[in-house]
Amino acid sequence: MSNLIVHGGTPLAGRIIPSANKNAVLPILCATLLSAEPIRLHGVPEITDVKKILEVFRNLGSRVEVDFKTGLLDVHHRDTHFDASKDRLPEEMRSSIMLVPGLMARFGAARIEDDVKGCTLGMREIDPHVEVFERFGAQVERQPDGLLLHVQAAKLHANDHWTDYASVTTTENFVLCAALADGTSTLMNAASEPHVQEFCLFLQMLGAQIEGLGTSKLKISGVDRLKGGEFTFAEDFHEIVTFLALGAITGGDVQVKNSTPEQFPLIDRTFAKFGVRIEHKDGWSRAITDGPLKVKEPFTRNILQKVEAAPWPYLPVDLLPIFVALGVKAEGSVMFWNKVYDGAMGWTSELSKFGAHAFLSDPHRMVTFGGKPLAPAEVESPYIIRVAIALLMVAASIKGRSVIRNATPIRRAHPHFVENICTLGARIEWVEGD
Ligand SMILES: CC(=O)N[C@H]1[C@@H](OP(=O)(O)OP(=O)(O)OC[C@H]2O[C@@H](n3ccc(=O)[nH]c3=O)[C@H](O)[C@@H]2O)O[C@H](CO)[C@@H](O)[C@@H]1O
Ligand SMILES: C=C(OP(=O)(O)O)C(=O)O
Repeated sequence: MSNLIVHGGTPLAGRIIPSANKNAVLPILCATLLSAEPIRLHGVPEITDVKKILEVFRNLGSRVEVDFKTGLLDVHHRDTHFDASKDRLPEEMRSSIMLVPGLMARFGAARIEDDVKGCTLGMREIDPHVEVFERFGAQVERQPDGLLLHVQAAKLHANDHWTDYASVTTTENFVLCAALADGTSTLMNAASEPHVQEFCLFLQMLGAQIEGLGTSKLKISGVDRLKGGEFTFAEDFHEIVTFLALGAITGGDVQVKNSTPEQFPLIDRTFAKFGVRIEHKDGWSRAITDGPLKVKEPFTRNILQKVEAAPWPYLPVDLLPIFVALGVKAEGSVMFWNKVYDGAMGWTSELSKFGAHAFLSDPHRMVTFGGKPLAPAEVESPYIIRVAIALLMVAASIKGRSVIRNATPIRRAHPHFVENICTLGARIEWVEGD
């Protein structure tokens, strides 16, 4: 377990170039399995989830050459082999479930390990995925440590499907299966997050026929084979928001490179609820504060200011903890509503160790009563990437030494995160703990 020691209270200032979005990089890595041609990726981040997937590829006999200094990855699944009776896929990361379509299309068989849950945000179902695989023709067999999937002659059958809800990885799995299926498939209630769109753009570059990017209806016409090619990852909106929020919570002046400000109107309005103005200019975004943070009062009398997170184009749920951190700092009350996960808000007890007042109303809602005096503390992060970051943000805003125990999940998504914050003037370090 790795802990973070944070010497807080310094206003952070400077410029940051964000990395690629883990939730685009991982499905794209999984998608490479659909092609037997060489693929070159630019901007690959040095994060633990990427390393785990690359290790799987090497174990399966694929050629993998990566240089994390330059972010260049060459991958070639030409001599790849897979034996579902002995090869295991990585656990504790959600995205390993997206290796299934590539394995089924190439080898007629795949596995889903029992623990593909990822961050402990509440119930993370595999049923919508299994339903998709079955619709494409997979036979699913329960085994003691996971599920075994088989398809006849490694051929997936096109179909139309309408999911219960807009699930990111289920949408990606549907597209992966449909890309090489024998006909045209449509998905209704498709997820449309920026990372889902980026993933579809990558597949289009390989020759997949996909219509409806960015909408809730995707139409995919299967092709016989996908080619190779070259792709450069876009900037991660999670990182952009995180660094801007770090600037705001410490009363500093942070600018982050941002090539897609058109994705930000709702994010900007959410910052404004805490008294933070985001300026987008010349390819850079900047968080501007005017004195201590203050919650904007709604015009409607007797209601709380609120931040609602749900599938895109709502505010993404993974950003909610970042705004919760602003909520405990800004004077005033805010209700945070996580409409996706039923167990993502249970860390109010850790916030209270800083002296913050945050109240868990029910499994989906938390209210912060911000602006209370905060003091340094030793807190423990749950296994949730963005909560570890939110706790770090609060600690960075308080003068004195805090400890974030079990901050390791940050390494799943954000390369050189601590080094990057230190370039902005922070005094933070990793230490190995028990
Ligand atoms: C690798 C990856 O890309 N992970 C992301 C992906 O996970 P993932 O694709 O696992 O998330 P889903 O979109 O499937 O949603 C997760 C869970 O939320 C519940 N649910 C979701 C939507 C909904 O309308 N109703 C509902 O009940 C379900 O229990 C579901 O299992 O999307 C999540 C939601 O943006 C993000 O938090 C994760 O970072
Ligand atoms: C929850 C996250 O990831 P995963 O779904 O991979 O656990 C995340 O990226 O915040």
